[in-house]
Amino acid sequence: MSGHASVEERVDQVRADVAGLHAELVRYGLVAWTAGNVSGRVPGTEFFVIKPSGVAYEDLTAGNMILCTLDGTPVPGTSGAELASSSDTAAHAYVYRHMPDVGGVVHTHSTYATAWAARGEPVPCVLTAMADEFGGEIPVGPFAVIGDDSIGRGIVSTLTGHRSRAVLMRNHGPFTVGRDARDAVKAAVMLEDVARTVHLSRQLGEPVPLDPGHIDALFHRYQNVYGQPAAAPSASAAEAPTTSRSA
Ligand SMILES: O=C(CO)[C@@H](O)[C@@H](O)COP(=O)(O)O
Repeated sequence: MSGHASVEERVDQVRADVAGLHAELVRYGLVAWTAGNVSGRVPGTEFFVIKPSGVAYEDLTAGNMILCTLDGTPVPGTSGAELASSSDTAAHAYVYRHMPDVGGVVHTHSTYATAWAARGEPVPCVLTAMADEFGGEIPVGPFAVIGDDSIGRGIVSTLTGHRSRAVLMRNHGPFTVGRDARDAVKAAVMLEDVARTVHLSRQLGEPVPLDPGHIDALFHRYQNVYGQPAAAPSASAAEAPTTSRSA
């Protein structure tokens, strides 16, 4: 999104992104019925966008996404404000207030990650894919009852200073964060993948932990080298080749 976009344009873009990303939760098998939610911070503003509570994913649109202030209050008179916002609005809002670098938050009850959460056991870092994406184990956050700042407080206290973008809230399920909503959805997808693999590995024996030095090297490579170079800010697809990188 151009740095010169108006607030209204930024809001509209995040509404469209967040609405569309809920389909990715379904596509990757991370949710049953409506048991998951995505939100995105509107860059350069005190707002974020989150889905309405309990609405079928196929019925989600940019127009029924809910624009909220960072205390989790829907902005009166804006599109979707007449709907009840996600059950986890307070948790997402708390994360945005206390983790300024976070631009997106996702919550699911994806099967294998939630099975680890039910045991209150961190997923050990035994795969290069975990080192790449999470820089180590997937930590467990405290049990917290939904509806106030408790879950958000548990997410922030667990992830602050931690390389992981995913936390397993005990007896509940995963929350993930990212630089934007798409990055947070990616973390949720990759979390479920590694949670399943490590679970299966443990059925056959004891997985072998990775060396911390190797974890650091893998995380640095993946976060800074992996993928295609990002398009130069002024370049268009038809113009000069790209120069910098993005994940
Ligand atoms: O986990 C819970 C409820 O315990 C919620 O996050 C989940 O059901 C999704 O609720 P919303 O549809 O976002 O209100």
